[in-house]
Amino acid sequence: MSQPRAILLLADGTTFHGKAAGKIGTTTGEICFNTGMTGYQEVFTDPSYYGQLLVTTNAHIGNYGTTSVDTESGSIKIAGLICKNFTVPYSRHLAEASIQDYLEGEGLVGISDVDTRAIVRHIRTRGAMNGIISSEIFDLAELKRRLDAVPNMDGLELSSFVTTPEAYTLGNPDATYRVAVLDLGTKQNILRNFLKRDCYVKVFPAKSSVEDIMAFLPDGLFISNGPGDPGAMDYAVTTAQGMLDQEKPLFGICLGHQILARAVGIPTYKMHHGHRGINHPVKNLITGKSEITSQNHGFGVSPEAIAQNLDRVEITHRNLNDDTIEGIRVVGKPAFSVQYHPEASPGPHDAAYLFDQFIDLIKEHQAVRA
Ligand SMILES: NC(=O)CC[C@H](N)C(=O)O
Repeated sequence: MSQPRAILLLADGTTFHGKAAGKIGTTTGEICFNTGMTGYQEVFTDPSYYGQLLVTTNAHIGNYGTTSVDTESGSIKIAGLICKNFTVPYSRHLAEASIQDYLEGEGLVGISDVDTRAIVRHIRTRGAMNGIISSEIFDLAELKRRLDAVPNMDGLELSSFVTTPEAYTLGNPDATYRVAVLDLGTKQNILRNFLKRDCYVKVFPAKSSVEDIMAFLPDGLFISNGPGDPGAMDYAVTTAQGMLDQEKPLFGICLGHQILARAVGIPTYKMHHGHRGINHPVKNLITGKSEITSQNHGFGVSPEAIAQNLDRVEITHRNLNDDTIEGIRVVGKPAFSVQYHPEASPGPHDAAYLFDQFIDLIKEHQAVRA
C-alpha cells in the first residue's frame, strides 16, 4: 500500500518531503522533538503538547499499536506528528488499533518517512519555530501564507483549551487526604498517583478562584502541568499566590512549577528548544542523589532571578546536562515544585518519591476536619 505524499514547511523556509501519516489534511504548530524510545501514545495525549508539532526521534512509531488506556487525557493533544517509520502493522497482544486507525479516528495529520535526525539537528541549531504539515496543499506560497498566520508560542495562553470545563472528584470521599488540583492541562497519571496514595481528589478548572478551591477543604493543593507560555498566565499566578497564603502543602509539576515560581516573583523564559524525553538526568541538591527523569517543557524559570531572591526561593534540583533549574522550594512555606515529570508516563519512576514527599508534607500539616 503506497501512502500519499506530504510536506513539512518550517518558518525559516526549510522543507522536508515525506509521506502522509494519519488523516489527509493540513496542520500547524510549534515544532518540537521528543527523544523517548517508547510511550508514543502517552506523549500524543499529554495536554502539555497542545499546539505543537511533535518530531519523534525513535525510528519506529506504531509498531506496538494503540489502546484505549495508554492515554494521558481523553484525546490526542499534539497538533501534528513527524516521524521516520510509520508502522501500521502492530504486535502487542493488548493493542486495540493500528496507529493509522487511531490517528485517523482522532483527526490527526502527520508526515512520515522524513529524515527526523536532520530535522532535530535543524531545531537544535536554529531553535523552536512554527511549522506546517500538509498532505493536500503542495504550493509553497500557500503553505507559507497559512504558516505566517500561526501565532508564536511565546506569549500564548493555552490551558483554557485543555482544562476541565467543570470541577469533578475522583476516588473515595473517605480517603485519608483531600487534594485539590488546579487543572492547567493535567496528565491522568498525576491523578492516579494521588489516588494510589489514599487521596480524594477534586480537579478544578484553570480559572477557578481560591475560594472555590478552599471550599473543598483540601489538605493539599496541586498545580498541574499544561501547555503554552507560563508568562501569559497572570490569572494562574494570582491563584497560586492565593494558594500560598493558605499555608497548606502546595506541589507543582512543570507548568505548575513555572506558575509557582512566578507567584514568588521569579520570571520564566522561552528556552532555545526545550527538553522532551525520558532520560534527562537531574540532581537532587538536598539528598545529593541523581535521578533519570521524564521531561516535556519549552519554558524554564530564570536562574538569574532565583540567584537574586534566595531569601524567597531555594533551588532543590538542577539539570545535569545544562544546569537549568529543575526544582524549587518556597522559603517559609510548605510549597515545592519540579520542572520535570515524576508521574512519568512515559518514563522512569525514579522521581515518584516526590508524591510521597507531598503526602508527608500533608501529614505534617493536616488540619483536624470537622
Ligand atoms: N509539561 C508542561 O507542563 C509544560 C509547561 C510549559 N507549557 C512549557 O512548555 O514549558
